[in-house]
Amino acid sequence: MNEPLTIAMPKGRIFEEAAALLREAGFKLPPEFDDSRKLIIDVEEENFRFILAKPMDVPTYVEHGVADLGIAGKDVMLEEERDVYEVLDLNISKCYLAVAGLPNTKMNDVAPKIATKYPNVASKYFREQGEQVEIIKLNGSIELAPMIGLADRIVDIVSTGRTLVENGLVEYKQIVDITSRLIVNPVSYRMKDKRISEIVERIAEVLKQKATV
Ligand SMILES: Nc1ncnc2c1ncn2[C@@H]1O[C@H](COP(=O)(O)OP(=O)(O)OP(=O)(O)O)[C@@H](O)[C@H]1O
Ligand SMILES: O=P(O)(O)OC[C@H]1O[C@H](OP(=O)(O)OP(=O)(O)O)[C@H](O)[C@@H]1O
Repeated sequence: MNEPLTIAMPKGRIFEEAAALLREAGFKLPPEFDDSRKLIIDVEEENFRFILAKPMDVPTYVEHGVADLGIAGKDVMLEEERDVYEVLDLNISKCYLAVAGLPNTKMNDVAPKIATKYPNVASKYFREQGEQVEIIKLNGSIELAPMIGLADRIVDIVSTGRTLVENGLVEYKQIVDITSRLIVNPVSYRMKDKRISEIVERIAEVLKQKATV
């Protein structure tokens, strides 16, 4: 048998939706997929190896070729700018990146501070706006930053808007819509094209059916 195809799955909130999509596409994922602390799960009958990674790290595994394929949010793709092919928009984990802050406040005139988990996306956005800002990288609970005076604005994910509302913040600008993507290592794409195309087609077929209902 060929060596297994390795697929990097993001742990966390994308995982469930991504696993459901793969099952809809006919992949036989074992129960341990849903309820285990294992980080490598082999599905021998499909000849797949799944690795369970931190969402922000998925493109790194795929770029380095230790995973042939992966699933990553567009936010992560924009932030990481890794050398991988984005082959399908999976249309799951929908949200958007936005600039938010306390209501009725202006940004500081001199070097306003922007707190974010996405320093590259935020720098690029404000540069394009012609605004000079100081980026403060945080790893979570970004909404805290303007509330306690760490930053003038945040750049963060918004989905339902509940986190902003419950913390008394407002959205100033939507930056970009986000969904999760299927990504492929460029060398794998050439060397394992038959197996990868088959996977892409199976998932694309499910997405097509979903789009028509
Ligand atoms: N509130 C949300 N609603 C829908 N999708 C979201 C939301 N927040 C993030 N996402 C998407 O899900 C992906 C993974 O988010 P998740 O919160 O699981 O991981 P994370 O941000 O790395 O969190 P942690 O650091 O807690 O592991 C993001 O890259 C984004 O594409
Ligand atoms: O618009 P909403 O539906 O409220 O979702 C948006 C929130 O979800 C994400 O946070 P997450 O739950 O991943 O927590 P963390 O980034 O603070 O760890 C994001 O960073 C927002 O805080």
